[in-house]
Amino acid sequence: MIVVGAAIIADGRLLAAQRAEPPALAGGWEFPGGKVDPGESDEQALVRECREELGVGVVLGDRVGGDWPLVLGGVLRVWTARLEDGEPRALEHRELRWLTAGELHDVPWLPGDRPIVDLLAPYLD
Ligand SMILES: Nc1nc2c([nH]c(=O)n2[C@H]2C[C@H](O)[C@@H](COP(=O)(O)OP(=O)(O)OP(=O)(O)O)O2)c(=O)[nH]1
Repeated sequence: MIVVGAAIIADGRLLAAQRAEPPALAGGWEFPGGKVDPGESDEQALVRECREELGVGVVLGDRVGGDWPLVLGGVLRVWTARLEDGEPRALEHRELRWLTAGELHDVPWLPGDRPIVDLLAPYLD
């Protein structure tokens, strides 16, 4: 399983999204995204998920690290992204927050996401 996530950055802040489900993950914070469907590229999946989950268009930037292993199997692949159209809305998440560099660890990220978040600080200067 390949899961893709978007580190959306605007005005020096990172968008964090709080999961609403399933119960085991609800309340944890993550990068918007989801599973890559058959026949879809990673990048296509990520643009689609951002539209579905946030109602926005994004332009992808740098890949952040490589394949990040997920606890339940599979890998997470993350890209930086900027907004192309729309303002993010929590269409599937419980809540959204824009985090400055100093606030990056103010939310309880899903455990696997923490090392990825650390790599994003230089993008927020
Ligand atoms: N989207 C996302 N998922 C993450 C992150 N970190 C992390 O461990 N995960 C895990 C949580 C889930 O087990 C899995 C993603 O599944 P998902 O339920 O979001 O995928 P999806 O949107 O395609 O959902 P569905 O088709 O199952 O409804 O990856 C992250 O930063 N973003």
